[in-house]
Amino acid sequence: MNGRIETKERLTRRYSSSRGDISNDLLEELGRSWKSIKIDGYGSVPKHFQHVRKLNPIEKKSILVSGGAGFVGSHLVDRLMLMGHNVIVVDNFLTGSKDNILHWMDHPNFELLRHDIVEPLQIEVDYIYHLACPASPVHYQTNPIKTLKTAFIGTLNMLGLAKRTKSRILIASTSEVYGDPEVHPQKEDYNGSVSCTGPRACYDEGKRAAEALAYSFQSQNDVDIRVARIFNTYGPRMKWNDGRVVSNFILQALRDEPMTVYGDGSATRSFQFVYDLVEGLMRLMDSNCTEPVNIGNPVEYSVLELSSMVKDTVKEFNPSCSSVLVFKHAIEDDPRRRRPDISRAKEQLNWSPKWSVQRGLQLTVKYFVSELEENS
Ligand SMILES: O=C(O)[C@H]1O[C@H](OP(=O)(O)OP(=O)(O)OC[C@H]2O[C@@H](n3ccc(=O)[nH]c3=O)[C@H](O)[C@@H]2O)[C@H](O)[C@@H](O)[C@@H]1O
Repeated sequence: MNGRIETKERLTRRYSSSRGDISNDLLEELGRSWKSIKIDGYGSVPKHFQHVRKLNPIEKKSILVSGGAGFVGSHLVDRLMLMGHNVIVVDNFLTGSKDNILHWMDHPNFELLRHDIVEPLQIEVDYIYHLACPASPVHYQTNPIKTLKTAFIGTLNMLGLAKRTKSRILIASTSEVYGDPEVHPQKEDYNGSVSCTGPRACYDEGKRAAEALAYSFQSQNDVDIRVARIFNTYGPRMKWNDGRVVSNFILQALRDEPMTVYGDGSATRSFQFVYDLVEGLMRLMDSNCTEPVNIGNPVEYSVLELSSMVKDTVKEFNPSCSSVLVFKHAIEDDPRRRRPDISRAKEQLNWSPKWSVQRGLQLTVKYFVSELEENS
């Protein structure tokens, strides 16, 4: 075979082998370095970028991250940038924020498009991470029709782009496709127990439709898809008004306000640190696994247990923290328990979470402490 002709398989191998190991220290340093930048409005940009790898033109890929200015997307962008790829962020800033990607602005490998994926997009790319969609129940229920449009039409547009450009696309699905599960823990072959009329339907059914679209593009048009079912994720860059339990508890404890528990606090979740998720997403993209894969931390805690872990961690920063619990009405359709079976991710991606909740909480609390200091 002519040595200069690259098959898709070889190109994929080259992409995989270029991932390498990027240490957590480096990622933390990245977080700190942009924090130390004094931003004059949005007019000024970092003078010095974090060092990125130099890849040759065959190794260097154009990678689109929809929702790349969001909480999860921006951490993924950091990893892809450090690896030396060209990264194109597409975001409508509904829940994403420029702050999350400010440290890459004007870097020659980085491009930001303010664009709503509900509208078609014509660009050339090699890989697509499709993450764009509000994920916090507070956000996705604020405008449920928009959430459904993003989940369905947005995914349709991204799959159409993947079809035209013959790029591999990873769809960010969710543990919410299992609804309020009757099977525990949840394996990928469980079809779920989802309400199509309740307040969470816009997100749950939207994501189920997104998965159905992906598999239809695979069977009808041979599109190269990957599907990640993401379980509860937390970490630095969660928004103050995110509304999810980890950020709510941390902010409430740091401000010595009561921590709001919906219901009796016995609902369970499995909390994964965002660095683990990003590693899982990248491994899935690199893999040959086209079935849906759960990406989550299988260690399960009740909301009450989480509240005391958060309080203990906040006390490391503020020993006088005396935040108490306040019990509020249970949320309609709130899943009572959730825990991923991650056998498939272990077998197919050789992936399992590395961050304990205690360690992840320390880093997240540290982030919110610095946010509070900067904004006080
Ligand atoms: O964090 C995530 O990644 C997931 O968050 C949400 O799912 P949910 O599990 O409902 O997330 P939270 O809003 O953080 O709620 C978790 C539990 O804590 C409770 N909660 C939440 C907030 C609060 O202040 N107090 C409180 O007790 C909720 O009632 C629920 O039982 C989204 O729907 C998922 O798509 C997303 O993947």
